[in-house]
Amino acid sequence: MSIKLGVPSKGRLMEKTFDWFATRGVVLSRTGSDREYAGAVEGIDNVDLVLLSAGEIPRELASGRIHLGVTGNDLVQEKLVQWDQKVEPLAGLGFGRADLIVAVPQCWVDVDTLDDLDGAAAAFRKRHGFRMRIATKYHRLVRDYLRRGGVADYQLVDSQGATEGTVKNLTAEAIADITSTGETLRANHLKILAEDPVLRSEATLFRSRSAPMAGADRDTISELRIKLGV
Ligand SMILES: Nc1ncnc2c1ncn2[C@@H]1O[C@H](COP(=O)(O)OP(=O)(O)OP(=O)(O)O)[C@@H](O)[C@H]1O
Ligand SMILES: O=P(O)(O)OC[C@H]1O[C@H](OP(=O)(O)OP(=O)(O)O)[C@H](O)[C@@H]1O
Repeated sequence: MSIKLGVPSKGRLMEKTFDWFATRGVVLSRTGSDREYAGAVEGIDNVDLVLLSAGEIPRELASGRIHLGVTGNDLVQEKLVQWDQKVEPLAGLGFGRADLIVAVPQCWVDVDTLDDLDGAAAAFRKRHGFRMRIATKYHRLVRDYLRRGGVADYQLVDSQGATEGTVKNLTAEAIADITSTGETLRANHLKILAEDPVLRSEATLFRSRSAPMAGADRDTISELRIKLGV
């Protein structure tokens, strides 16, 4: 038997994940051609590498198809209901840091807080006859955050990418998205509300609470955790 370790298959998270493991003596690599999603693990026996989209890793952990997985905690908390019953965070990896924030047009000079947003949303509905649209792909996290913040008169519209562009394109009045440098927000004339972000995210190593394990697999996970120091 072997345990399955899921890591992002491309982009910023993949390279940094490989570096993080290599520093701790576990060498992960992609094998085959550039386009083939196959991988290898050196430095420990009985661990299989599974290359997956960062967005799919939460579901694979929850279903127990992988034992360990690296992805952003934003994706885990958005995609898994009662996430902490399904996965256990073992360690923040110190990269892939980003804040999930709510932003409005810079020209909305009277809107700086969630309270202001609630007022603006009510006025918007009165004036336009429909609810203010907030574009996001983080539906669950944003809905909870706005409810706790007392914002009522809005609707979420789905945006799976280029979310900051929805305001300019007139498909939304405000957005909720991940930001790290803030450049995309500034380039699109948006400003972040004053409160704490919806969530602060970083790449995190998670353990599935449901992946089936024989005794030897438990030993492999213990050995790996000792090597990684988590
Ligand atoms: N500047 C950033 N923009 C977007 N995501 C970021 C940024 N910084 C860190 N992240 C994190 O990276 C993760 C998303 O990674 P990535 O964009 O590779 O995933 P994805 O778009 O779901 O990938 P895929 O298209 O393969 O599903 C999230 O956890 C997110 O918080
Ligand atoms: O604060 P910044 O450093 O400017 O980064 C934030 C941007 O990066 C991400 O987009 P990504 O590149 O993943 O594209 P997408 O959202 O269109 O998928 C995110 O959705 C923001 O648009």
